[in-house]
This record gives sequence, C-alpha cells and structure tokens, in this order.
Amino acid sequence: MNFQPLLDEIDEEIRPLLGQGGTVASYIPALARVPAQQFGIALRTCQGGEASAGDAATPFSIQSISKLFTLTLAMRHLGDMLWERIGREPSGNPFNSLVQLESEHGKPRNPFINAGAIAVADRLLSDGDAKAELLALMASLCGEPIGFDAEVAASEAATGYRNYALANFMKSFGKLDNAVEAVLDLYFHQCALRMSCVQLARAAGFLCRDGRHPRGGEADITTERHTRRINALMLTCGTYDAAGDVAFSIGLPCKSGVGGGIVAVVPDQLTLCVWSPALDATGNSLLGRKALELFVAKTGLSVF
Ligand SMILES: NC(=O)CC[C@H](N)C(=O)O
Repeated sequence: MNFQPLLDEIDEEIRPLLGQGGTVASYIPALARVPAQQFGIALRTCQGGEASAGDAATPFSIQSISKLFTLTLAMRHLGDMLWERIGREPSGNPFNSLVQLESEHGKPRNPFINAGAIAVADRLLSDGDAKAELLALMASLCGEPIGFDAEVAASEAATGYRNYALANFMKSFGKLDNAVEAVLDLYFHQCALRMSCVQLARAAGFLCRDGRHPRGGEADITTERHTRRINALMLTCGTYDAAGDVAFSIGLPCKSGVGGGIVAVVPDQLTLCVWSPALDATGNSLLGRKALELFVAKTGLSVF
C-alpha cells in the first residue's frame, strides 16, 4: 500500500492546528528554543516501504524515546533477570515522579518512567561500554551514524535534580550497582540522541518484524518473545500517565519523549514516528497524539 497520500492528508489537517495549544519543554535552553510550529510524520512498513510528510527529516532530541532502545539492549543482555530490578506495571504517575519508589523499595514500576530507565542504564553499564553500544545499535538500525547532542546532554546533567534524586534514592536501596554519576551520564546522553522522524520510524522497524533487523540481512535485533513484551510495555507504559488514554484513543504501542516525538508500532505491519514539539500536561506531544488518532481513524489499523 502507498501511504504517501495519507501522510500528506494528515500533514494538511494538522498544520492549521500548529501553535494552538501545548507548551514546548522548557527545562533546558536547547529544548526551550525549538520552534513549536513544526510537525513531521514518517512511516516504514515491515517490507521496507517508506513515506513521510512535513518536517519528517528535521532532527530533534529523542529524549525518552531512547528508553525503547536501551530496554532492548538490556533485555538482550539480561533476559528475564532484568525484571528482578524493574517492574512491568503502569505507574499512573508523571514520568519523573519519586512517590512510588519509597514504598516499593527502590524498584521502579516500569522501564519507561525515568526511574526505570535509570535502572536499565545501570544494568547496561555493568556490561561494558554502554554509550558506544547504544550508538552502534542506532547506527545499525538507521543505516547511518547517529550522534548525541552535546549541549543537550550537558544541560540535562546541569539541571537534572530530579533524576539525581531518583538515582540516589535507588542507590540508597541498593538497587543500582554503578556510581550514580556514571549511570546518569549514560541516561543523560541517551536522552540527548538527535534523530528525525524518518530515522526513528526506521530504527523502530524491528518492533513490527518480530525482532528481525529493519533492513533484513543482518543479525536479529532481539527475539520475537522480547519484541512482543516491548510492544506490550509501550502500550501500557510508553506514554506515562496518559497510557490508558492513548490505548483508548489510538490503540497502538507508543513511546513518547519530551522533545515532542512519538514512535508507534502496528505489529507485523509498520512503524510510525510523529513529531511536534508542543506537549500536553502529561509530557506527550499534543499534535503527535492527534496525528496518530487521525492515522488510526483513516486506516483502521490498531492492535484492537
Ligand atoms: N519524558 C521524557 O522525555 C523525559 C526525559 C528528560 N530528559 C528527563 O529525564 O526528565
């Protein structure tokens, strides 16, 4: 199927809504200065067909979408042992919340909230040069080099008080093996990966191919079993305390980031990435969600 006319149509419907709501993340200058009036959408089928519209080639800070890729690596390294340190339940709380950690003895609810991703980063660090491994994975998935935005990484470190609090709290429960500074250095860098919608739709391609490499011919990224589990976690936890509403209104596994990107998966069919920097109160892209709702309404594609 040729999705290009559909993506053009969605772009035309979304563009008049730009600037009409939401706020760009402002906790660091590099994100605060991103112009809100941008929208991109890109799609890749599991056979490799691609379509894109709007600002789909503009690189942005992928932020929490990176949690998808570090989780994939950690599941590869640790298998089911990973779940000794990290839960699989939606948190129902904001992504950077501290409240559940105390009563739950430093075990984060899931790998997609900040605490969970910090715990994943700790596990990866114990297994070698995690930054290099992450960059190699992203380059392989995209077929071109992907880099960290040094300014974003430095600002995340300079202002990441809550993330330091989360990491120190987990360390106090004996739930991080590595030094807090080293764990957060990896976490801040993964958040600072810069990619476009086109690159993210490609990179997530293994999630609609039962874990096989998006471009085929190369080693599998992960197993079919892990892929099913990653997609399940995206559906239940990938958009934080909006996950229930996203499942209700979109019905696809999604992973968002405060840079305004959302990756979505239609298992066995395609992966999508939408981007628009203005966020709703839950830290998810307002028009990104709207665009995914339009996509599902127009195609009838959903896991339900
Ligand atoms: N939801 C997000 O994208 C959060 C990422 C952000 N860098 C943070 O750690 O708070």
